[in-house]
Amino acid sequence: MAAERDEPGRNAEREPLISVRDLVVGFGDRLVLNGLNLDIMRGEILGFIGPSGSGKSVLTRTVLGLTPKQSGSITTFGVDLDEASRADRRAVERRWGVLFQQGALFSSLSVLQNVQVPMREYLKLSDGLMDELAMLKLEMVGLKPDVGEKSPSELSGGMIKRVALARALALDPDIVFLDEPTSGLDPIGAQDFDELISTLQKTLGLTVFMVTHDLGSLYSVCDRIAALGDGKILKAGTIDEMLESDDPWLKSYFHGKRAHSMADAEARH
Ligand SMILES: Nc1ncnc2c1ncn2[C@@H]1O[C@H](COP(=O)(O)OP(=O)(O)OP(=O)(O)O)[C@@H](O)[C@H]1O
Repeated sequence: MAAERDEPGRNAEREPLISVRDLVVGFGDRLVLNGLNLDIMRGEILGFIGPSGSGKSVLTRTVLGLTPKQSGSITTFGVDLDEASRADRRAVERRWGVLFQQGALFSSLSVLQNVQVPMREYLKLSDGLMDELAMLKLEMVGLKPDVGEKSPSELSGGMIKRVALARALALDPDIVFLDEPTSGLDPIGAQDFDELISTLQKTLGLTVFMVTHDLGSLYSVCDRIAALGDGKILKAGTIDEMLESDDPWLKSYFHGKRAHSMADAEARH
């Protein structure tokens, strides 16, 4: 449905692309998510934070249908995947792209072939057309054409993240899920990657759900931040709203030593 791909920002305030309601997910008798509610709005970059082990990856994987839930509902592009036919589920899957924390490129494939993996799974295109499309995706993430022929082992950490992002963009998704995209990058590499995400969001009208520990990303690119704690959303809002919170974890997260140096750096810009 072409009409669904709006200009960047349009309706960003009002229309949830994904709605999570009363979500409960656990392993054995341990509940990780316990009554979680969250909306991801069209066109926003939503940063998702929380203590280590609080369930950020579990939420992402549950939304993607990779981890089963015990109860609650998840509506993705208006579709409840629990009730969707196989064809409808695949149609929804084609509209999201995922960059997992470990980057996870296939070492036996060239960069170009890695970017083509989702195309081969979901599209029926000639090899020539797929080559052209994959080159276009590499260009979109700021990589030169000659990178296409390289093997992942020849790339720097920052380039691997970019290739993984190009693969996440392979099917022209409406939303990308990024699990700690700047982890392992040096501060300049992380800043460059943040700028790339911001540019792509603006030019493509992408919605971005980004699990992150990176305060720089939260300050510089996220429209909104949601914080996870005790299996629920502790608080969601703009960076300014998060900074005002009285919650002890949020206070130490945003007002601790590390946060102060980040805020000072932002103020100097
Ligand atoms: N498949 C699984 N089986 C059992 N327990 C699991 C499984 N997946 C996750 N968990 C547990 O769920 C909890 C939340 O894990 P999760 O990886 O979502 O945390 P996180 O917030 O993403 O942490 P981090 O910031 O360290 O990446 C952890 O205690 C983890 O051990």
